[in-house]
Amino acid sequence: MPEHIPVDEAVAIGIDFGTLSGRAVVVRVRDGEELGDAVHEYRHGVVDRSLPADGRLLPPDWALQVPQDWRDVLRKAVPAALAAAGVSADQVIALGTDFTACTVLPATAAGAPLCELPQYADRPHAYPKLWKHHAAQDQADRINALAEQRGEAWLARYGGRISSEWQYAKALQLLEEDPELYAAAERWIEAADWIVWELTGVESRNQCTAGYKGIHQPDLLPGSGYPGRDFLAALNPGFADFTEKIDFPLSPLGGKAGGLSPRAAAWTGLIEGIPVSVGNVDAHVTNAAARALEPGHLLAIMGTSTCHIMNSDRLADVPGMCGAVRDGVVPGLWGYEAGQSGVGDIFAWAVRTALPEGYAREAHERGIGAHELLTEKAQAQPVGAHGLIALDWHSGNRSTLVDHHLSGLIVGLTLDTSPEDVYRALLEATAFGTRVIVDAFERSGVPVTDFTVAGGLPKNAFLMQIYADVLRRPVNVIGSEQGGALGSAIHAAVAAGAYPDIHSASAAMGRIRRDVYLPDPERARDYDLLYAEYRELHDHFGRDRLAGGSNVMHRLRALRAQARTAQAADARTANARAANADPSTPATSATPATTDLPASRADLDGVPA
Ligand SMILES: Nc1ncnc2c1ncn2[C@@H]1O[C@H](COP(=O)(O)OP(=O)(O)O)[C@@H](O)[C@H]1O
Ligand SMILES: O=C(CO)[C@@H](O)[C@@H](O)COP(=O)(O)O
Repeated sequence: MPEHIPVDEAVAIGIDFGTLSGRAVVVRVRDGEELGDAVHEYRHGVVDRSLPADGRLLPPDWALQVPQDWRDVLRKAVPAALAAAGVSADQVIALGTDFTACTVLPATAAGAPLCELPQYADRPHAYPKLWKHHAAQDQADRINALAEQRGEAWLARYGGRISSEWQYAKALQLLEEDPELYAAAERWIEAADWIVWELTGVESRNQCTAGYKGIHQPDLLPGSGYPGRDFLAALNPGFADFTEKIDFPLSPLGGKAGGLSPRAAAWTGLIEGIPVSVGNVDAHVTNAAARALEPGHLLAIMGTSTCHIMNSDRLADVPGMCGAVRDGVVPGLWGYEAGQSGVGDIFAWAVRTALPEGYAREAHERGIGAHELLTEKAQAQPVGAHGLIALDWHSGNRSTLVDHHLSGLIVGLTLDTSPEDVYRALLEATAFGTRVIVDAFERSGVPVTDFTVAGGLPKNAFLMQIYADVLRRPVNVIGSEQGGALGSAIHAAVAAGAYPDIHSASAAMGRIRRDVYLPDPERARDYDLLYAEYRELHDHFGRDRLAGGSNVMHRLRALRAQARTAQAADARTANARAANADPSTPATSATPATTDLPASRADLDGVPA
């Protein structure tokens, strides 16, 4: 830590790059006090309908982002946070970042995103693929099938299936749908590492994304630590050298990646050369902020999606986990990740699609949000009174089924069912989904001793009480509303040498409120009954296809893909006809061309029942 800054005045900045916005927080290094913050919403948000460059439609399940939106967070949110905190740039001892993951982009060897090269701006595959880009399920299925067939030991570290969200599936999709761009991509890099490269001018790779999203398991995979050339070639001969695009020395979490470059100093208003910590993931970095680093302490970071992150001193193969990675959260322990791809997203869907006009008016008149109104109405009823069970798979299932071609379900609808009944059933479904994950850990011999929540959703007290009742456990709550950014600031403080390690920095700067929600025995008993019903539906639609269950969700998705492909082809034909009839008519985005990308093979072929 620089000696010229009095200990009470030293601050670190943490920047949390989320799904829709980036948030910078100025944190006092001595005690973690958050002095000021600022948010910058991404101009393009999630690019999931049409490409910004030319308005062409994207196929279903695509989700892209625009790197300039991330730079804008540095330019706008950092100076605004400093101003809000009332501190000067020379008090800032270090900067740390965290990112959604696996959010991954093709880049040149100099770090330029391919989508920023004019010749590639109209190519969807040139853009960063956001974590919730789910169009590489076909590739994920093939990676899993081959790994299983070859008995690859690493597969069990990923719960027996890697997700279509991860680096390999997304890269294989790039190769197979746009081979020219694949060849042009000298780097396939997580946004978590790319932003650090932008900040420092120094290329680095962090151990967290390499392990969880990049299948880096050095004790199982000799050499680079990544799956070997023969495995990659068996997936697709053109994929044989993929490792060259990702293999780079890994840096430990809490380490210094480099000093702030002159360019980034100009963007942020900070002083050139201050340490920038190694990249990290929004979920994993939060454990330090919540003082949830000890073995068995599971942190659920609940927002658009939920990530479950837990350290353990034990290594076990937990079915359906996202990954177990040595040093993946803090050096010296096994870090486990599990998750639910849709949580807040599902509640948002209910608000978007099932809020009657009268409810919207009431919320407006009372000056409260739709979530608050639906929650208030939903909590008046006893457990089970709505007669519903929902499956929380609107964005697929990341753990424990690892299948993004599953979809949501609500059973028990009648003419009496109200919007708040549906809303409550969806809240409960996400709690049941978390219970499946906690049960999987415990059954595999990885004990869960503490359960803590962080993220945007703990503000919903009723939802938190449902979690306590469904899990039959006390729920602790992080003592910060910006756990990711605080966690990043903690890592920055370690990188600056203010603390010897992440544990001590977390103890001094992190915050947790213990036992905020306690399970109610009666409600817990009633929820056990509903959970049993949830498990039956879960297994029927998600697990037991070969044992009498139903594959209907996959078949519906295949039909959807066929219908949309036909619709897009019709639009293309109509557009071409209009252009031929009147050559002065440009091919407009009123009837935009879709990409020529095929829907996934599984979609087009359909899946046997
Ligand atoms: N009171 C509420 N109850 C339940 N869900 C909510 C509430 N308010 C917002 N949400 C949901 O929370 C999600 C945003 O969570 P947040 O943690 O702020 O974002 P992110 O995950 O992108 O960092 C949205 O999907 C929104 O639908
Ligand atoms: O998957 C991970 C981390 O592994 C998350 O980045 C991803 O779920 C996005 O998180 P948010 O819901 O945007 O907070």
